[in-house]
Amino acid sequence: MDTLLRVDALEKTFLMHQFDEKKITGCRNISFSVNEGEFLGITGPSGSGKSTIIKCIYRTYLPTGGHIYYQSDLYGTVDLASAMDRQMIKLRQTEIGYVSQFLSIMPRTTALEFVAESLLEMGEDEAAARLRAEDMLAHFHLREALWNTYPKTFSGGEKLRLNLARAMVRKTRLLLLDEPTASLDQASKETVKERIHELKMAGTTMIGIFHDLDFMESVVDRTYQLQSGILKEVN
Ligand SMILES: Nc1ncnc2c1ncn2[C@@H]1O[C@H](COP(=O)(O)OP(=O)(O)OP(=O)(O)O)[C@@H](O)[C@H]1O
Repeated sequence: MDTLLRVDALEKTFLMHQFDEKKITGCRNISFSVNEGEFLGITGPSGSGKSTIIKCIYRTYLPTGGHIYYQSDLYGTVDLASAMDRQMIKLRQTEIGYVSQFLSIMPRTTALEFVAESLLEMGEDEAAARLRAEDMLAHFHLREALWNTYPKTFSGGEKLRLNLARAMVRKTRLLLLDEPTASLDQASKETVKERIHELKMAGTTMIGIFHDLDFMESVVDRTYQLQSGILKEVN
C-alpha cells in the first residue's frame, strides 16, 4: 500500500514571549507514517502532545523541526512543515479535513450555511451543497429547529456534532480528528462511527486522537501511544 503521509522527526517548541522567552515542548522527535485508506489512532495521557501533532499536520501550528511529507493530488509530494501558506489554504479547501472538539464560530453564519460552505469550497453548486448539508445535520441528529440559527448558543455536544457534520459532509483525501467523540452520548457516537465507516469505504485516510479507547479500537486499523514524549506502535 502507498504511504499518504510520512512524519519525520517532527518537533514543535512553543516560545512564551510573555514569560521571558520560556520554551515549552509540544512534541519532539515524532516519526510515523500512514498508508492510503488507513485509519491511525493516537492515544496517550493529557498534555503528551497528541493535539500538537495533529495541529502541525493541519498547520494550525508551524513546526519548529522535522518534516511532514504528504502525497497531495494538487501538488504531488508536499512537506506540510514548510509548505507556503497559500498551498496550505488550497489543501485545506480541497484535500485535508479537520475536526476539533471546539467550534470556531463564523459570525452571522447559520449552522446549515456553516456545513454547506465546506462543500462550496470544493466546488459543489449551491443547491446540491444545501441538500447534502441538511442530510449531514440530520445524520448527526442536530434538531431541525437549529439549522437556520447561529451556533453561538449551541450546547457543547451540538457544537461538536456541527463540527463533525462540516468536516465529514465531504470526502477529503485526509481527515484529522481531534477527539471527535468528546462530550458525545452513545447514540451520537454511533452516528460518528457510521460516517467514519462510509468515509473509509470511500477511501479517506484518517488520523484520530482518542481518550475513548473502546471507540478507538472499533474504528482504527493501527494505534500509536504517545507516552513521555515517545510515540510507540501498540498491537
Ligand atoms: N499554543 C500553545 N502554547 C504553549 N504551549 C502549548 C500550546 N499548545 C500546546 N501547548 C503545550 O504543549 C503540550 C502538549 O499539548 P497538547 O495539547 O498537544 O496535548 P494533548 O496530548 O493533546 O493533551 P489533551 O489530551 O489534554 O488534549 C502541553 O504541555 C501544552 O501545555
